[in-house]
Amino acid sequence: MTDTTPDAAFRDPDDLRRRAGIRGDPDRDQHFLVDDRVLDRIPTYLPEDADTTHLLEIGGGTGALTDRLLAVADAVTVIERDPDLAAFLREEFASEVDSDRLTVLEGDALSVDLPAFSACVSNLPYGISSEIAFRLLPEGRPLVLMFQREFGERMAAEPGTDNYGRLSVSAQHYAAVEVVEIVPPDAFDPAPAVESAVVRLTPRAPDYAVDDEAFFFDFVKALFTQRRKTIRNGIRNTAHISGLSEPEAVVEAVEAEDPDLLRKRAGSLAPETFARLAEIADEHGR
Ligand SMILES: C[S@@+](CC[C@H](N)C(=O)[O-])C[C@H]1O[C@@H](n2cnc3c(N)ncnc32)[C@H](O)[C@@H]1O
Repeated sequence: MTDTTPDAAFRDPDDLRRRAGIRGDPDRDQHFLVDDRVLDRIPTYLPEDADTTHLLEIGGGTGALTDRLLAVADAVTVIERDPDLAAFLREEFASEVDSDRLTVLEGDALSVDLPAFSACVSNLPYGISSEIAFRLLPEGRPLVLMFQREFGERMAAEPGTDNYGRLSVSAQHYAAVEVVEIVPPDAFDPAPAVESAVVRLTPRAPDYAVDDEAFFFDFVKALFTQRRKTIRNGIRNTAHISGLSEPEAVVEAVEAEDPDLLRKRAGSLAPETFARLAEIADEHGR
């Protein structure tokens, strides 16, 4: 009789760690997922219409997630910084490497050339969460990424909530962001100190336009450094961050267009309002 239990087809994460002979080192961002149910669910969070011809995985570890990705993808590229783990992945998945279904790139995911992937599914090294997310987001591909819970919730936060900030506006500029699962520390070995979150980032164009993206991000960053101040004071006090040479002219231009806006605070403004403010600032204050 065929065994239809979902785990039966996949390598056991404890066996993988034993074969690799490597205990995860938290100082090197090594927290291996050992809960099969979480591992089984992660690939299912890809958007339904996601192209799975070439999946990218950042931080392969001992390959428990890689194994699941190979089951849904035509090809997988895994980037792993630890040379021992990269060597183990090549050996453990030798037949997939030989048939070109798996490529193991040994190196730092922040500096290696990324392959042209169709989607990325990863249990990320938390030390590089922000940098790697903002390396991947401009690629415009679906991403399913495990972050520290607080980081994931800040990315997905809506205006007017405590978690809403620069990270929310910047990530949502590229994608619809959803926390799809909270994962407890004991799903990993060694267990991290905090809870984690699986986040789905589905690429889409923002519902506003900005001429100068770099200035938009600097301007948003500047206003959130003064999130408890009014927008009027925020614009005035942060010219050294936003790069504005005429902040007072920007305040006057906003006053003429929408004076109520100047009394609001950064935490309550929707991304499209930041975009409008940035356009006014760009026109009148740079
Ligand atoms: C949180 S573990 C996840 C491992 C595995 N995917 C799993 O779910 O069990 C992160 C992995 O990323 C690797 N890593 C850490 N920093 C890295 C970097 N800058 N670039 C590539 N890999 C990195 C670690 O060696 C570790 O194997």
